[in-house]
Amino acid sequence: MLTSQLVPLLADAALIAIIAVIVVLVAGTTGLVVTRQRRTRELPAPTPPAPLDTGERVEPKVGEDAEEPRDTPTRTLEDTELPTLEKPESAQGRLVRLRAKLARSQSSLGKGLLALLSRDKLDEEAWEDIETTLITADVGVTPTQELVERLRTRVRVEGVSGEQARAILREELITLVDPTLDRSLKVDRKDGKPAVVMVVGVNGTGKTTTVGKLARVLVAEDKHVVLGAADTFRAAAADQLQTWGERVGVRTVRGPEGGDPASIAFDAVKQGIDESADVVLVDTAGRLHTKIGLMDELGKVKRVIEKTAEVDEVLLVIDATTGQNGLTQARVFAEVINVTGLVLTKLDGTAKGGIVIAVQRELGVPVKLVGLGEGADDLAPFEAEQFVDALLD
Ligand SMILES: Nc1nc2c(ncn2[C@@H]2O[C@H](COP(=O)(O)OP(=O)(O)OP(=O)(O)O)[C@@H](O)[C@H]2O)c(=O)[nH]1
Repeated sequence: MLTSQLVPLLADAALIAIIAVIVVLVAGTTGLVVTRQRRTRELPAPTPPAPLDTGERVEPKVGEDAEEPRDTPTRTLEDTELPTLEKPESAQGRLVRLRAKLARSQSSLGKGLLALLSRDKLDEEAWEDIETTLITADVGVTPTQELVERLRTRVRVEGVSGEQARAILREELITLVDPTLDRSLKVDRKDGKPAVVMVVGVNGTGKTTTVGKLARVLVAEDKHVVLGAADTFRAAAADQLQTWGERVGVRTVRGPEGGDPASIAFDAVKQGIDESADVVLVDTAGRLHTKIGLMDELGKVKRVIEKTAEVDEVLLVIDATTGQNGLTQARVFAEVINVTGLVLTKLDGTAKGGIVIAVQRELGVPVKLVGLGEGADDLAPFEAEQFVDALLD
């Protein structure tokens, strides 16, 4: 009886004990987990190791760690720009285009003369008007008087109709511009050395631009050109020249700002010799403070070049828009250095094309090149007949 009452009691006690053990175990485990979780949260965040200065490339971040995307697309092989050299315009193409440009700028001179000559009655007043038109176009007093005299004689002897007037005027203008002058540029190698061309003139006339444009003319003729930036007076001149050169793959020899122009000219010619170039073009500074200063500088540059090679051309650049003032300045240059050719720039900016006649007469040197705009290929060889035809177009 006792046994039968005791057994269920014992069974209950055992069950309670088992439950108690389970509760303690579960509570213990939970506590452990919570503690561990708490500990884990309390651990300081791992700091990324500082990049070692080993010279190795730091890897870019990826995934959610990636940085903000860049606005600009990543450069690919396709859009990587390689320096492409420009192909300068050929002599033929340039002459046709520039003749039209010249005709546009000078049409008032040609048309004015033709209108006057085609008058029914060529009286004294008409001849005076012709004279005024020529002088206004900077032809110069003496050449104007000569031209008017010849025209008067021919009109009297031959009589004139509209077409004849044009033919007579054309012939007389060509005679005045003088097609017999040698206008070729000496730009060929000689005695195993490059030709050397010095470009001189007052600042602002367009020397640096002319050197750059001339380099293009020569490159279009397959010549190997080296440029010498001996204009160390104007800080930006060397950069300007180098940019011109780079566009057509031509090397520019330059020195420190304010450096000695003669030593740069010397280095440029030496470089030209080393590279077996056809021609070295030397840009110079055009300071016209005093005649003595100018003579000293240009004379020194020329003398120093001549230690290694002959100077084949000295081109004097004249701004056509400066008229008589430009002529006076040109005279000073011609007195200090032996000028072999003239470059008339900015003819596009003036209707006074007569300056071609005046400047040749004045200096006894042929115009060899004309500048007809700021465009890279706006420089053309000068030809008497083409010039006159453009005037009368
Ligand atoms: N319209 C026109 N502008 C020209 C021509 N030639 C040169 N120029 C402009 O004239 C300005 C002066 O040219 P530069 O070549 O810097 O003159 P620079 O003689 O070298 O001047 P410095 O270096 O100061 O001695 C520039 O703005 C040229 O673009 C031309 O034929 N027509």
